[in-house]
Amino acid sequence: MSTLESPQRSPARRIDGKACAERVLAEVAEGVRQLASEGVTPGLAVVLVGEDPASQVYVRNKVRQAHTVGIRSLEHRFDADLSQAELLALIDRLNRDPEVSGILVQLPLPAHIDEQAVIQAIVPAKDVDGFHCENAGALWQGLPALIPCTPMGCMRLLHETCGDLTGKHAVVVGRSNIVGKPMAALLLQANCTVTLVHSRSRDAAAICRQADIMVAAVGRPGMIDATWLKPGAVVIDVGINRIEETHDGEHRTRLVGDVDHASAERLVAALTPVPGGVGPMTIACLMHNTLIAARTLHRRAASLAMA
Ligand SMILES: NC(=O)C1=CN([C@@H]2O[C@H](COP(=O)(O)OP(=O)(O)OC[C@H]3O[C@@H](n4cnc5c(N)ncnc54)[C@H](OP(=O)(O)O)[C@@H]3O)[C@@H](O)[C@H]2O)C=CC1
Ligand SMILES: Nc1nc(=O)c2c([nH]1)NC[C@@H]1CN(c3ccc(C(=O)N[C@@H](CCC(=O)O)C(=O)O)cc3)C=[N+]21
Ligand SMILES: [Mg+2]
Repeated sequence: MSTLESPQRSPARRIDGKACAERVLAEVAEGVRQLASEGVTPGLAVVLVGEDPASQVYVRNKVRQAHTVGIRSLEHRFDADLSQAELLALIDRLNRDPEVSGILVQLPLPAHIDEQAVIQAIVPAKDVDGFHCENAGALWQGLPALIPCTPMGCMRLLHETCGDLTGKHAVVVGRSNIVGKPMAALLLQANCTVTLVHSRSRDAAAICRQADIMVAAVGRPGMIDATWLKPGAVVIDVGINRIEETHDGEHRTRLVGDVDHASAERLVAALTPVPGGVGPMTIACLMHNTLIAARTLHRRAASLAMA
């Protein structure tokens, strides 16, 4: 085939999130061993309200991963009719429990519970999701903070793929408090020029075609195809969408991202797969945050004891 008529780009590098997550987990395990020598075991409390099957899978994965790196982890599971007052009472207990270094309340919560009220009730030092206003504000001001796990994982993948990000135009599609906004803050801190695209943006595809770095966090299967991408871009697909499919007469569900991989692959330089991309990094970074929280709480208690 003529290379002039059909410029054959080499297929995109597949960014291996699973392998990178293993490296992060190995670092965390080493940190946990060091802390153990000071007599401290990090503890992670995971709170799940309701029966959402996907949430159950994630929560189980989180608890299992915690144990593999030496973090003590306890799952607190409730029926969907748990009251907000009961949930806040649990948070209060976990806030005071010296064995608990990190608290994660799985989102979304049932509609009768005010998610913000619950998130803001978590003591910021144990907010391993980095969703509390104090951590979110500290992140934007460049102060020490617990950083949301998914954006942290994306940054690690970007640094391993691109090295220095200075001067690159990064476009983030999605502006949620848990992915899009903190992602933008981290990219800005890494000296990118940052654009946030959302459902009210005009000419979203044209803006995205200018991106050296594209982070897709929308929740729409395959929305971002080759017509949204610049040749040679580095693409991080945060989307986790479960789609129903009939294949050879067999009905099943499949996990896909927000990027249309079949069309993007021939155009871009590197791309994270779904599954096996950002998902495993999110869990690894949660373990990292739990270690950091345990260490910070321990040092704080030790310096109070000295005073
Ligand atoms: N891999 C992982 O570890 C994680 C994956 N996820 C996945 O990432 C995706 C995003 O999650 P999350 O941020 O919580 O989702 P939200 O639903 O909270 O936010 C989605 C964002 O996408 C924007 N959006 C929706 N439609 C369009 C459109 N047509 N064009 C441009 N922007 C649009 C919305 O805009 P607006 O604000 O205007 O409504 C919103 O800002 C989901 O698939 C989720 O499952 C989430 C967390 C972790
Ligand atoms: N308080 C809170 N914190 C969160 O961090 C949080 C949350 N609530 N609610 C839901 C979203 C989603 N999320 C994922 C984590 C791991 C995978 C993951 O490990 N995915 C695997 C596949 C898992 C599978 O097969 O289903 C992968 O992409 O390879 C996916 C999604 C965390 N979230
Ligand atoms: Mg809700």
